[in-house]
Amino acid sequence: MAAAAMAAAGTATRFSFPQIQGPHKPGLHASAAPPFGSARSGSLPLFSTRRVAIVCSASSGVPGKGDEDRAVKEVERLLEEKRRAELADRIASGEFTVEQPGFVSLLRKGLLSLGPPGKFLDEFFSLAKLGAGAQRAPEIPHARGSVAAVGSQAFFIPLYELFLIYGGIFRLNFGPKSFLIVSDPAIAKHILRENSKAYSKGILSEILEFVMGNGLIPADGEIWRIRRRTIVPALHQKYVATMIGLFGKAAYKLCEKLDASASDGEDVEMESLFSRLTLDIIGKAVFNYDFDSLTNDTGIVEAVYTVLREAEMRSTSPIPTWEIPIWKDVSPRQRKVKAALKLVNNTLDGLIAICKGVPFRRWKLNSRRAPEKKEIPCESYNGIKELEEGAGLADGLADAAPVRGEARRAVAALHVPPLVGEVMDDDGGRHRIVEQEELQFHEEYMNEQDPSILHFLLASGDDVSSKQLRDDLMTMLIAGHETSAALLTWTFYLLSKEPSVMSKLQEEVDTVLGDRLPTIEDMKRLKYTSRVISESLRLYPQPPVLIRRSIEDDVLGGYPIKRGEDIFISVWNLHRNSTYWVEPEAFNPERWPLDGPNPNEINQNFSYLPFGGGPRKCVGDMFASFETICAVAMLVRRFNFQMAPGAPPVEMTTGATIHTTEGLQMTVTRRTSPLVIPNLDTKIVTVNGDYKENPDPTATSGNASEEQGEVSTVINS
Ligand code: HEM
Repeated sequence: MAAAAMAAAGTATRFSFPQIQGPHKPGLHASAAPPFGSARSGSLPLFSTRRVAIVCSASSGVPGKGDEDRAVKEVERLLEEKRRAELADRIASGEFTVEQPGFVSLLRKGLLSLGPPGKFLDEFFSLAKLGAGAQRAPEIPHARGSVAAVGSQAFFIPLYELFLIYGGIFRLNFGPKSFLIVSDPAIAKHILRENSKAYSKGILSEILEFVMGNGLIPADGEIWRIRRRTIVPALHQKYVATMIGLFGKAAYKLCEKLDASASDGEDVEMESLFSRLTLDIIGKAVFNYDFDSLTNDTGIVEAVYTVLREAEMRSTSPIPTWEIPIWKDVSPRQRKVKAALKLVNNTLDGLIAICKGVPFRRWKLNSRRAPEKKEIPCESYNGIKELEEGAGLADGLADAAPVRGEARRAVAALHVPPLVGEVMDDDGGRHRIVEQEELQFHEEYMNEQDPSILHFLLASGDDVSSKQLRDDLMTMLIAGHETSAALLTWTFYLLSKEPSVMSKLQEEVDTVLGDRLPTIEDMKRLKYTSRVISESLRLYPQPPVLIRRSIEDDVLGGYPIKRGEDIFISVWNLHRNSTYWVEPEAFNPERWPLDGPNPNEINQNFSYLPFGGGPRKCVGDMFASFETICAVAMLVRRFNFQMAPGAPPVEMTTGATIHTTEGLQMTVTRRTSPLVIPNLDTKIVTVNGDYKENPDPTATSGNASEEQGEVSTVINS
């Protein structure tokens, strides 16, 4: 989700990391296994013998320049290798290691200056430390960044380097601040799920307050609990099914745009197009507003981007200029931001007001009677009904839908989770499974003309203030926009580098989808497409780092920690850890068999966290998965994509998510000529009580009738 990365990037880059020279390419891989043992003992591993081998994962993709490209790549590879070896040596020299000035430290320094090989001394002193520390609690391995270059490099790259040296948990000091960097699945699981109550969003809330207020991402405690319970049901199965039509139509609009470029022979910058595509989708999906940014650059679109970029800037700026008195009021940039924020907020307020103007029938629940029904499970339709009867409201309710929303919350307030629309697995984890009763329940709040989340929240009797509602909408706008755009950007980058994956993908889409719009059933059939997306999220997790702060003392990886620790869980490191992944640097969707489950944090035991995990897992995971499957399928069916000749190298930088530094310039060529207009006239029908869009049977391809099943388990199986 965008915001977490934003704050992660921000906080990380406010301080600085070990200076790293040279280019930072995506697809880097350190072949050495992380030295957990030595790191945990608090000593340094044998750095001087360590050499981290780097390979670039892909060819340039520009046809006809093979030899030249290979030579350039080889030079880049050697430079990269040299750079990392230098970094490893600097870390080995103790440059980034915090040591208490004391006799042992002075003795070590003195001996080092006499010249004995560093590695023997390191071993000797680590043994000495172990002995001396036998009575003390173990100390987390400690590294610190030199206050040197942050530059434009993606901050998680140095974190990866340090992880290879220090292991699954280490401390990093930046000036007066100290952070724990976590790259171990078991520790991540503990923080996110097993003991999630002991952690808050910490600095994330501070950074995002100006734009998200008390929205779901930065919120903590009771506000978060209540808002999550209200919002999760809004992303129910029928809603996501309805959205499939929207995804297909929006993607088709992008196809039309690309078709024009293909005709003109113009290269296209795909990153900004994906950003516009996902903005248009999330605007409609969350508050039924058509930004139409793929065709227009209206004031509101510009304002949204101004606000988003400001959030990113704040998260990466070393000095919080926006807090400096007077300057914050006179700076042209800050004035522009204020004006943009005002416009966006006013627009959201207007949409809320319009939506509130819809005459929902509202019934008040006699909440004084609610305690008698304490034992009623909040997620049960029957439970709600019973409550209504108990509260004496069932009689004469021609349409009890609005009251159910209130009843649900009243009961929920008395009852412990699981959250509505989610169930706990044996292991205590949540899976979003919407049961049939739930489906009926949600259906009553659905509006064919306006299936947006805003409408659902109001229809279901959400009685929060307009400000809280606006915070939630703004949060979802940001969370659901940049993340999906970044995912599409890196997916197409990876596809352009692996023609064999692209061919297989196109084959699947041709067979399953042909020229019609995707339907909810296709989400289950487009298995390889779904694996491509999962693999892209593994290599380029959005966000690359999750942020937490301990609000209680705890023990992480055997090390006691105090409350108040700021923690970065590096998803980037987890996803590229060679202990858990074969050839972690390779873009290989085949690593997950098509007849197996879709990968998620549960079945990968927290070594894979594309949507986070535990109670704060992404609420839009299914939405985002289907959205990107639809977009990828629609695009690769109609076009071939290659890196544009002469395009700048694709390098990473961090904002809210992982961005490219100079865009993704691609040459797009038509596969079908002319562009086929898909059947836009899809209708929703009920099949076995399940909601599906009805494809034109004449346009349905060969194997479309196979595999009926529970859609909500497609992604979260
Ligand atoms: C590819 C797209 C997406 C990715 C990779 C993604 C990823 C994530 C991740 C990793 C988290 C957990 C953050 C943490 O634990 O600190 C998260 C949270 C969240 N996401 Fe997403 N997300 C995506 C799309 C969406 C969409 C489309 C929406 C809304 C429609 C959304 C709404 C949220 C919200 C509200 C949270 C906060 C949940 C909470 O704290 O209770 N996300 N997302």
